[in-house]
Amino acid sequence: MEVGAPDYLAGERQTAEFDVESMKVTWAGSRHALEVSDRMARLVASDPVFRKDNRVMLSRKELFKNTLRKAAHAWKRIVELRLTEEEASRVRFFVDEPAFTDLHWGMFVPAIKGQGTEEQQQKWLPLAYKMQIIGCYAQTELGHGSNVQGLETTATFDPKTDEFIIHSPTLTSSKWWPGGLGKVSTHAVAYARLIVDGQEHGVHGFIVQLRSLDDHMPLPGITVGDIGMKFGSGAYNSMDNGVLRFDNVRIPRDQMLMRVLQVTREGKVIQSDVPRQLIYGTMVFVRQTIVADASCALSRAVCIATRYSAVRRQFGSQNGGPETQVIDYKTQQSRLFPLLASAYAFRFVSEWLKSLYTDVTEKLQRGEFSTLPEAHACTAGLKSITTSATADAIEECRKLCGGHGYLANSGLPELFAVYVPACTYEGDNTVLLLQVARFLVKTVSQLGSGKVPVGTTAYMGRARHLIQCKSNVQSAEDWLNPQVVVEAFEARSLRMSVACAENLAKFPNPEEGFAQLAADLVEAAAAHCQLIVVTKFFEKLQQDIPGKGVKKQLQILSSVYALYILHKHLGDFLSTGSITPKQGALANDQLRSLYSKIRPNAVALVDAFNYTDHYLSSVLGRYDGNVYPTLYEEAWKDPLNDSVVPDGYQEYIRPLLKQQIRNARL
Ligand SMILES: CCCCCCCCCCCCCCCCCCCCCCC/C=C/C(=O)SCCNC(=O)CCNC(=O)[C@H](O)C(C)(C)COP(=O)(O)OP(=O)(O)OC[C@H]1O[C@@H](n2cnc3c(N)ncnc32)[C@H](O)[C@@H]1OP(=O)(O)O
Ligand SMILES: Cc1cc2nc3c(=O)[nH]c(=O)nc-3n(C[C@H](O)[C@H](O)[C@H](O)COP(=O)(O)OP(=O)(O)OC[C@H]3O[C@@H](n4cnc5c(N)ncnc54)[C@H](O)[C@@H]3O)c2cc1C
Repeated sequence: MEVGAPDYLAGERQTAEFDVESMKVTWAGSRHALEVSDRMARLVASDPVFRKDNRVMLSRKELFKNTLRKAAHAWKRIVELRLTEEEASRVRFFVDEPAFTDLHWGMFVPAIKGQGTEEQQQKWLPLAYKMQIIGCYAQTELGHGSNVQGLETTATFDPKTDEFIIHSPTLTSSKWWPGGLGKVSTHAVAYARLIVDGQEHGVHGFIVQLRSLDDHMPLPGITVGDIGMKFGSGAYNSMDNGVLRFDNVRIPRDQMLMRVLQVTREGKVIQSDVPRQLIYGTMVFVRQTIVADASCALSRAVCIATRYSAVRRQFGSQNGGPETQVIDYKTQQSRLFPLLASAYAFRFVSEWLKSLYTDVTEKLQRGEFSTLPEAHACTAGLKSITTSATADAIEECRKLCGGHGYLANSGLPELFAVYVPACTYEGDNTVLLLQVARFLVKTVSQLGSGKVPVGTTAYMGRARHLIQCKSNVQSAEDWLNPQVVVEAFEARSLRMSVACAENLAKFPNPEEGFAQLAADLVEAAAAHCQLIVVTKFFEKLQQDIPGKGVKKQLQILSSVYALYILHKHLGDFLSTGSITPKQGALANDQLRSLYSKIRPNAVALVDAFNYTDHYLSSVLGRYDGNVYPTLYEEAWKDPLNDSVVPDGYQEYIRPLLKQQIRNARL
């Protein structure tokens, strides 16, 4: 906020019962992370190249060129200022524009790191790190996305020349969607079915050069372009999602990523001791980052809706006094505060997921693969539930802002448009929950075998207790006890998984059973993932959390998150007998009382996200709450207001107004 500028939300900030600066540290993860984030936010906000308020007005070509300019400028600044990886990734965050660089750094580099041999990494990574080559992740095809094993592109080994021939045999085998592919990437990690000596060996990644490093023209045999405009204005259209066809393109044998499987000069296929699933490793990495992104997108929408709800007034004026702030309506609170709590919940579960991922990666390096299934289930499941909830929440925040939420300059329409594909990319959310369900059913089926479930399924080891336990909640207060809440969530989750396993056992063919029961399985998987989020939030509170009142606020938010989920899925809790209808009603009573506790802290709780006005790019979410004058000024800046009488008046409006009215009744 400018020094000396009026703060229309000052009153709201004064009622906060906790130290906002300390909460900022907790949200950022550490004092160091906050400092870096703050510095990078200012660096980006103060640089005119990173202006983004005009984005939705630009044509596709202008938008795309501007994104190229921003990416080049960002890279120049990163090199000039010798920014660390952490600082560079914060620059990307605050620049806030999807670009080819996301796929280069987020998928191309990790694919080589995860699936390449030592020699391959030594050859390709230095080039990629200096951006002397730009890469994308070309997996999905026109006819095949979710089903990776169904990809059609082929990579046939030619022992005569020691090359692979990469080919797109059908229209549906055209690569379709990869970001950065359409207009920018010089290289791709392309996924194709490996064929050696007429035998198929599954899908693998191949480094393929697509464009000349001299004039950017596609190399022989490569047809490549952009797939066209996507949902919304601005938004994801800054990205060149592409189409790519290979016509018998030859690449050297050593460009197949060979950590999982090697093809020798003689055409021998050697399976290493690394599991085949590691070929999917890049997706696991990105799914984990997407959970963190969910908390960012959600907190951003909630910040806008909360500040605006405190500014906006409707009805309730007494004796000519001001009307009621809409944030004081219980309905507004019951729609908004669970989303605020969810933002914090997703933040902490993403912290935990990152540590799980780091731990599993270290184990993989040491040749320990036992934790891979859990890492896959957790990343897939949490990616699914957090992105679905966030996409819904952004739309809810738009509605919470009434009519003004529909204006582009509220920031919410573009945020929604840019965010919703997260429910689809990196694995369709339903398909991913089905993966979790497989993992759960397998865990349940092994319960009698003496195999002790560990990690996030450890609670299933107490199946005997959880299948018959009764919640002892007797008052609304009891719902503030994390153990009571967790047990209800565990009972619900276990009982849903066990019911699915029992129903599956009735089918002679397990795959047929899985297909028939898919909708129930998805619900059981979601219940398990919600339990993880609730548990990790409570576990966070076991840590030392410094700062006056910070822990207290987080306790309130953790209870709100858990009880909101319980209320929303009350049917599950009741039908599994995990709680009684009376206990469900008590949970709702507690939730109402928690909303009243959040109310005086709401604006401060969103201030703790520490978002600059540049990042929020929302008139409604301005830090100073000066909404109306800004909305008014902004309206006049619209190109339609460049002239008082619009273009087209002479051709289309005037003739209408001057027409002879022949029908007397009109
Ligand atoms: C202008 C800006 C300027 C800024 C400039 C700044 C520059 C510098 C910046 C630097 C900072 C960088 C910042 C980086 C940002 C990063 C962000 C990244 C952004 C990403 C954007 C997203 C783009 C989208 C990409 C994509 O979508 S890629 C394609 C994704 N596709 C999918 O997800 C497909 C989904 N399908 C599948 O995964 C599989 O098909 C399946 C799992 C559904 C089924 O597979 P399959 O048929 O093989 O398997 P089964 O079901 O039979 O299972 C067999 C067993 O395997 C296990 N399994 C399955 N998957 C996995 C796995 N992944 N890991 C481990 N195990 C797995 C199953 O569980 C089965 O096991 P079982 O046999 O024991 O039962
Ligand atoms: C913005 C964006 C960026 C992308 N970037 C990339 C990229 O960089 N690289 C890349 O390779 N790909 C990329 N993709 C592709 C993305 O990974 C796929 O779109 C995604 O994996 C979903 O696959 P699909 O499109 O085939 O959906 P489909 O699988 O065709 O889904 C259609 C519907 O069928 C349902 N369905 C499918 N299978 C099942 C099943 N077994 N059981 C029940 N229901 C099912 C789904 O739930 C969905 O409702 C991107 C996509 C988008 C939208």
